[in-house]
Amino acid sequence: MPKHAIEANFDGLVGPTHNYAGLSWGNVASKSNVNAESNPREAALQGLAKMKRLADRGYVQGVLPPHERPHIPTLRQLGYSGSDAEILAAAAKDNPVVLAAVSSASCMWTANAATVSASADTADHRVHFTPASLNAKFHRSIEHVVTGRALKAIFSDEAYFAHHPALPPVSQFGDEGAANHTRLCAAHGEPGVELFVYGATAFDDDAPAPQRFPARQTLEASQAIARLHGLDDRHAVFAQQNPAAIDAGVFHNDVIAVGNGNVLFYHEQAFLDEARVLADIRQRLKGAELAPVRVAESDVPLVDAVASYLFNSQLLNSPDGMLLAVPGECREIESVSRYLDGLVAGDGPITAVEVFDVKQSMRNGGGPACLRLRVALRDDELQAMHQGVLLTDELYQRLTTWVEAHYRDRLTQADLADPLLLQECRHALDELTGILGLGMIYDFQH
Ligand SMILES: N=C(N)NCCC[C@H](NC(=O)CCC(=O)O)C(=O)O
Repeated sequence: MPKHAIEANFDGLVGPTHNYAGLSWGNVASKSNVNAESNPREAALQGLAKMKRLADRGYVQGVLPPHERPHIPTLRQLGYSGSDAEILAAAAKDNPVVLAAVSSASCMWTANAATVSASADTADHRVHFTPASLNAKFHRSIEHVVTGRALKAIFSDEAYFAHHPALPPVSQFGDEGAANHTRLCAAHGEPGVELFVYGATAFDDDAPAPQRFPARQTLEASQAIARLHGLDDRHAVFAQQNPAAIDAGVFHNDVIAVGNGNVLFYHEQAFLDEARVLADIRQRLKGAELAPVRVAESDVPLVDAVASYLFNSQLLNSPDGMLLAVPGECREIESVSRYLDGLVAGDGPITAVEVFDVKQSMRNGGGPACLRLRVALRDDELQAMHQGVLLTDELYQRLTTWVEAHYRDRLTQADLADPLLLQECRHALDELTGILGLGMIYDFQH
């Protein structure tokens, strides 16, 4: 069996309804930018520019499509009836927050699309996918159906790929996908250790938990995913996130830690029991020594880590070490910028830093790492997946033209009730499924 593998990154293409609705309690940026005017076109182009730059450097880059928004079937489920325009008008009048929720372009943050386990780790040696239930937030809880369809359309060959439905839709099984999951390994094709980070234990009232903000991921959910994916104790580590960090605005683990290969880059306040996390990984990691890159509070205060999204960076193999792809905000905060200069000047595993402008997404709490879903793929698995979503120069050009043709450059909360916006979205997405060759994955296409 061929062992060579790469890590493919699947970025969420930002949808035409990208807006700032303040929907995510516990996510500082989302709350502080509520009602700001958004620019969906710029958001989508910023995302595409990030994908293109990484693809140009030789990284395998894929695209996941946005979802149909506003989602009329959800409004019907909530009792609204009549024509689409009547439904939008009624919801805007008596429930603008619900209208905003069903209009959110939040599926762009594909780190929350699913948890993916590499075939080198799973019992049946297939790549396993479980869409995240995301039930901590209503606007995100409606994503998993279409996410599941898209993933099945892209990774359809059952000889290589296994798909599971999302976990039960209750908070005890709250699951936020890959944002709380990192894989450590000697090389992408080698057996690795999958680190599941959870915020609380659902069925133990006495276990430590944050006091202010919600813990979105539970231990029980993480354990269920590991079982479904066929990860035994040699391949899975469960670690609790520091509740104080959640209360400081770290709503997902990928806001305070990121791993790649044998490197774990994290803030000293990331885990409840740091020594244990490192020991558990070390005990299981084969063929490589764990290389922790620990950032001290005295170098980067937690509040600066949250404001800059330093840890929401992509950590990628590069010819001479590892590249950290950081959001532009990291150069605007002095402690972080100074830390990054020292990091690359030192002799650690992270040898380069590159800045990416994803400001439109950042204002909703989504950095470079939120925008991508990682899938480790052996060469034969990469061949077996649907090729139409892999970014080439041609696809980049087509998607850029598509965005420029269909997206507005300003959107306010009031615009969400505009029936024309719904029509524009459906028209754009119908064309997109053709461009990406995905088949009919949207409700409006049935
Ligand atoms: N860290 C990772 N992996 N993902 C970031 C997700 C950001 C997203 N923001 C939002 O959903 C805000 C939407 C609004 O307020 O309009 C969330 O909180 O779930």
